Amino acid sequence: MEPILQVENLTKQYPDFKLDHVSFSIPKGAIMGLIGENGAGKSTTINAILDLIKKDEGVVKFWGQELSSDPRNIKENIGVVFDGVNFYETLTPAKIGRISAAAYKQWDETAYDNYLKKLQLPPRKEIKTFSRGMKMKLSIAVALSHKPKLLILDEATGGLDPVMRDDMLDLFLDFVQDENHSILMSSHISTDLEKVADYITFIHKGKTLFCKEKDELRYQYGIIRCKTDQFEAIDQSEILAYRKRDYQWDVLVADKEKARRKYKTAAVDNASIDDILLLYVKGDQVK
Ligand SMILES: Nc1ncnc2c1ncn2[C@@H]1O[C@H](COP(=O)(O)OP(=O)(O)OP(=O)(O)O)[C@@H](O)[C@H]1O
Repeated sequence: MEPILQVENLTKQYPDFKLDHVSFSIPKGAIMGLIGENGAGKSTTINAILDLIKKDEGVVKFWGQELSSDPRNIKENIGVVFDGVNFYETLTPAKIGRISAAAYKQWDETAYDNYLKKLQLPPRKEIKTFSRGMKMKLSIAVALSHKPKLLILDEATGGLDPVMRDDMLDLFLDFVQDENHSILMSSHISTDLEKVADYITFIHKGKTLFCKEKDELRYQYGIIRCKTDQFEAIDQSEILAYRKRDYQWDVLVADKEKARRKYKTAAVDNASIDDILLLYVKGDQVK
C-alpha cells in the first residue's frame, strides 16, 4: 500500500549541523512519532518535508507525489501545527475562521465551531489575551477544520497541561480512525508517544537511528542491568547501546526474552522510549 508520506535520504547542510540522509515513511492510518535529543534535527526534518527550508538532497512524496507537482492541492490535505504558533495578536478565533474559510476549499465551519467549543476557546477574544496552551489548541482546531488527511505536529502538545494533552491525544486518535488519515508528530513527551504512536523514528545527530513499530520497542527491547563481569560476558553483537553507572552497566538489547534466557544472573527490564533515547544519546555503542 502506498504510504501517505515517504521521506528518502532527506539531507540539509547548515554551517554547524547536517541533516544526513533521513528516511522513513508513514502508512495510511498510522501515527509516526519523531523523537530525538534537542538539536537532533526533528524541526529541520519537518521544515524540509514541508518545503519551508530548501533541502539539499532527498525525495519527499505525499500520496506518491512531490509537493512541487501540485502544491495547492497537496497543502490543502496537510494540517500543520508548530510549537510557538504565530497568529496576529489582534485576530480572534472567529476572524481566523473567516480567513481560513477563504483560504481552504475544504474548510468545515461547523467542525471549527465544534472544536472551539470542545477546546473551550472564546470565539470573540483577541489572541493576545490567550495563554500559550490556548494558542496551541487554536492552532490544532484550525489544522483539523480544513479536513486534512495528514497532520504534521512539531511539539504541538508542549504547552498543554496533562489533562488537555490527554484530550488532544484523543482528538489525534479519533483523527486516525479514518484509515486514510495519518499523523507525523515530534514530541519530547515520550509518554504521549507511548500512548498514541504506531511507529517511532529516532533521529540522533541528524541521522535516522531507527524507524520501528512502537510495539516492537515496547515488547521486544530491554535493558540488561549487570555488573562488570556479566557485561563482559554479553555477546557484543547483541548490544545496541550501553552505559556505565557507578558499579552497574545498563545495556540496551533488541530481544529481552532472549537476554533473560541467556544471561540468567542479570536483571533484564522493559525499556521505555525515554530509556532507549537516553542510552543511545548518553551511552556508547560497541565499535
Ligand atoms: N536556519 C538555521 N541555520 C543554521 N543552523 C540551523 C538553522 N536551523 C536549525 N539549525 C541547526 O540545526 C540543528 C538541528 O535543529 P532542529 O531545530 O532541527 O533540532 P530539533 O531536533 O528540532 O531540536 P529541539 O528538540 O531542541 O527542538 C541545530 O544545531 C540548529 O542549531
